[in-house]
Amino acid sequence: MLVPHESSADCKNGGYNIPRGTILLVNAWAIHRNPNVWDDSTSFKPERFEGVEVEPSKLMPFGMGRRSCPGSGLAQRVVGLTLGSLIQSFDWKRISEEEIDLAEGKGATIPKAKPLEAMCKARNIIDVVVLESALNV
Ligand code: HEM
Repeated sequence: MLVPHESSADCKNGGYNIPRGTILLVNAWAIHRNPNVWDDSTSFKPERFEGVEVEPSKLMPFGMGRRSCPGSGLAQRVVGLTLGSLIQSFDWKRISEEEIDLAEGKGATIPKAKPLEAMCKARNIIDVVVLESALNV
């Protein structure tokens, strides 16, 4: 569910009359798993978004409309930068050959039910980065 909102005036949405003062919740969880919109809708397939422009009403991780997330631009840059830095700076290994369990846990942010465990070892590049910042080069 996205953040609850309250209608500031009587309005109509999707054929429903919504009186002023109604608490409205958008079920983004269901919209993002709608089998009429997405092929294999419950599978984790990030490649489905490669090179395609998706209609905002079908994909709304940051909400939509005038109360959508004002930090979305910053967030998208930071997520890419953080992931890139982790891949660039560490060698990663899985701790077992068992298939990763992607089952969802409870909570508004839908954490994994079983936390992902991995091993990481700093790459040599880290020494260079730390040394350069220590010497302020
Ligand atoms: C991956 C990171 C983030 C996600 C997934 C996310 C998602 C969301 C969502 C779903 C909403 C509610 C939209 C709605 O009510 O329809 C929201 C609102 C908001 N977000 Fe984010 N957000 C993220 C990062 C950020 C960052 C980095 C900032 C600030 C620097 C930020 C500031 C806000 C604010 C102030 C609101 C309230 C906007 C309003 O009610 O008018 N968010 N965000």
